Amino acid sequence: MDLTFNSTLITSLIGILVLVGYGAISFYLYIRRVEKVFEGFRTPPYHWLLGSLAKAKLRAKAVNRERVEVYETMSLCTFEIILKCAFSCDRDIQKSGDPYAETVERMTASIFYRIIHPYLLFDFLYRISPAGRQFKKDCDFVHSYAEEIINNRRKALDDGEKVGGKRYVDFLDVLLTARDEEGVGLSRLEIRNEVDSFLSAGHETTASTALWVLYSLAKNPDYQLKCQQEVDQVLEGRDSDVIKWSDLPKFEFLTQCIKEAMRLHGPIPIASRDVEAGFELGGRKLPEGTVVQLNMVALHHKESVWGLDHMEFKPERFSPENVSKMSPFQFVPFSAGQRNCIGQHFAMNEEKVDEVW
Ligand code: HEM
Repeated sequence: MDLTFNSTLITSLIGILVLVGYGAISFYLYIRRVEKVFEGFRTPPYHWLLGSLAKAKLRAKAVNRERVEVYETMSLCTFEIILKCAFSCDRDIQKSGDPYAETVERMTASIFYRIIHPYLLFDFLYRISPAGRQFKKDCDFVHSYAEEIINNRRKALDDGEKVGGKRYVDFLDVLLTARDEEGVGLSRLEIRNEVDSFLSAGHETTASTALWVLYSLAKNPDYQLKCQQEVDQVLEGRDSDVIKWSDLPKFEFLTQCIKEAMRLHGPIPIASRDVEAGFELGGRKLPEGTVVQLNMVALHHKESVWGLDHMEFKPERFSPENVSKMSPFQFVPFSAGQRNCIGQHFAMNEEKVDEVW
């Protein structure tokens, strides 16, 4: 009797050990596989040092029909644009480089790194891990970068520079001079948080979109030609090929291409919302405190919404005629509702230009 009991116990223990071992090895192999995917992200090379020749380099690569990684080039470009437009900050980033864009890229990768290493979800372990310490260092750098921009402007205003005097009134002016009904302005931290959001939300997204538009047009030379013809038509008869602000709405087909590239490769795949007051959705109860993830990338690829050719690049989907038949929530790369993207019109215009004068 005892012997049977012991052998059953031993067999069960061995079974459990085998299962746990199998689970641990599978989990380890899975993590290694996922890590491989993110390998390139974790230590992005310091390519920004090469920024000065970005355009010339892209052209040279195109002539030689070589493959080229466009992201770093676009990221420096869009970062320079947001600094100039939102903060009137003139920095020749494409020429001399800047560590900010790269730090944000590393921080984004670090978030995914943490997600795929479940033990790092414990704050204590994350804080003492090399990844957590690097993240903290990067956060401090990003904050100090924003503070420097704010301090420089404050100083300029204290020294007598008038808001909207020589410069246009920009986003930072609005933040620094905003007052509520009681005359109270935003705190230092509130201003820094807004500057942080604009700096990070306003350049990676636009860089990523621009590179997918370039990719999509490169894969579809007929559409590329059509875009070129549209630009040529707008510039016809002019001495200069500088695109003016008033030209931008004329690029209708280019806008359709940008939207189609965003449908297929939107830079923000999901958005999250906390349910503050419970409600019912499609027969399901969503209690207060639920976190709802809006899967925009799935919606934009859904066959039942976009048809059998849903994975093909077809800018005509966004022709005025087709758009008039679409649901307002069918295409939401900038999210929707009260907290949708504040920079969406700026972004759509930015996608059509590569310099700001
Ligand atoms: C193609 C480019 C862009 C895309 C696809 C994009 C997408 C988005 C999305 C999906 C959200 C909502 C996130 C959520 O619902 O949780 C958002 C929020 C936001 N975006 Fe953009 N964005 C782009 C460009 C920009 C630019 C250029 C700026 C700044 C000039 C900007 C500033 C912001 C800010 C400040 C928020 C937060 C708004 C809030 O919470 O009320 N974005 N963006």
